[in-house]
Amino acid sequence: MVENFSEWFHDILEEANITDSRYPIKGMAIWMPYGFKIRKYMLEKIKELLDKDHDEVLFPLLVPEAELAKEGEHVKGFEDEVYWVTKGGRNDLNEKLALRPTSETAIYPMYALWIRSHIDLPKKYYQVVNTFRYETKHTRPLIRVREITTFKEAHTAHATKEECDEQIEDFIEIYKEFLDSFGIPYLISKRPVWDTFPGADYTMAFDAIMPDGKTLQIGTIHNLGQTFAKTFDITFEDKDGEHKYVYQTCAGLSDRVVASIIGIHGDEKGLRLPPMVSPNQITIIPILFKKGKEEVMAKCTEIKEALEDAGLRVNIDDRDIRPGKKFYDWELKGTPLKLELGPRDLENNITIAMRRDEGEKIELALDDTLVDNVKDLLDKSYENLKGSAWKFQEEHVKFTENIDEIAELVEAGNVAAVNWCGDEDCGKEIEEKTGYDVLGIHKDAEDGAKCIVSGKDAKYVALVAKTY
Ligand SMILES: Nc1ncnc2c1ncn2[C@@H]1O[C@H](COS(=O)(=O)NC(=O)[C@@H](N)CS)[C@@H](O)[C@H]1O
Ligand SMILES: [Mg+2]
Repeated sequence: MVENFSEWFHDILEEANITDSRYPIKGMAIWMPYGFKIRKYMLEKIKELLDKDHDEVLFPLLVPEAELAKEGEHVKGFEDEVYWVTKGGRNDLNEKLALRPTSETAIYPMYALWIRSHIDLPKKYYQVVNTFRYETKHTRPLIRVREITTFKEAHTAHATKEECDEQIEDFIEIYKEFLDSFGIPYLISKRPVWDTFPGADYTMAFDAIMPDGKTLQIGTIHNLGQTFAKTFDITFEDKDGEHKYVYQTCAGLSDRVVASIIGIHGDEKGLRLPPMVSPNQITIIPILFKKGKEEVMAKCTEIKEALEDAGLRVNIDDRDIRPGKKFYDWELKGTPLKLELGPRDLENNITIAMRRDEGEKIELALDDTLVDNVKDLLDKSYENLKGSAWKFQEEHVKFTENIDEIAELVEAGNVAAVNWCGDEDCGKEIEEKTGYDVLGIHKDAEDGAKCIVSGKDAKYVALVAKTY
């Protein structure tokens, strides 16, 4: 368990120029240049996956109170978290406007307008926007913010329940592929009824275990059934001429994905970035002396261009500072691969390569094998980060039959797995007795398994954790 992960996390955001939380509004921060690039590459990936069968749109930020208030469960779930706009200039607005906490109530009145017939279905829109939630729990940069700056929300509407349920499976596969591309491990569970998204039939959640053993909900997929369709009157004329309500899903993720990449792959020296999101995939570090400086720089530029021609992101750190400081800086910033080049390496026509994920030095020939060798080292770096992250997760999910052991396991930085009959009062009792959260149903229980609370036949294995 990493000592004081929280302090490490806050420090690294500042030192590696990810975000700056000194903005004068609690829970709001600035994306700084280096962090902004990581966020950009992360978003490129989710858009690439969604664009296969969704369309990207952009809705207004403000939601009329009347719309937000329409879905009883939903508004109850958000009424303590909504920011309101009540004035325009010096005039009081005749209707309060909400800053979207999420966009169901902005989008679905328009779905009711746009969806008329089965030929308008399935409707699959997503947007990447900022949403606002007046979080009263302890705010943390990227993890629990009041302006969720990187809120990807997808909203689908379907003619049939089957197609809607299939969409849930599609989103689960999309989120797996998305998180796999950064080597982020995940625990998938069906949230308990009492922790289901307001207005949804059920919620599937992706949780990641952070180095301190606490889990972070990094993505959620909700089966909305027909609840919002009935509230917002989203109907369509089916092939048989009948008017029916659509079935809906929505799926969200946020800045927390960046938090998980930083937290899970980082080490005591700083970031270790998977190549997919690293602003620089290779940092070339010239060792410059007065003598031969031009030749070394010329060679570095040649290498940079060859690697860029192969589609890689490369930077040369030619600052006039001592090499040790350069190595320190790029280890902090997590560039997956460093190439060192001094006058002697130039003579021997080699460069010294060093992966960030593990520090061995490898000599690479400066010839037409360089690009493939570099790509191979980047792949190995990604596989190693992914492998060790999954290994950490597997080692930190511990099964127990004894409710009193849960605290010991969780306090030691684990997620506990327990048999559960599925009854709400048993689930609630686990939370009350331990003070931790039931993440939800992770898989079916073995035959003959007994509920950890009631001793009745267990239906499921549930996960119990300390959460962010
Ligand atoms: N205060 C917050 N700060 C950072 N991320 C958050 C915050 N609140 C929620 N999230 C992230 O946003 C995701 C989606 O939020 S949600 O409430 O679960 N679901 C929705 O809002 C649905 N409308 C999905 S489109 C969550 O899974 C979580 O990863
Ligand atoms: Mg919340």
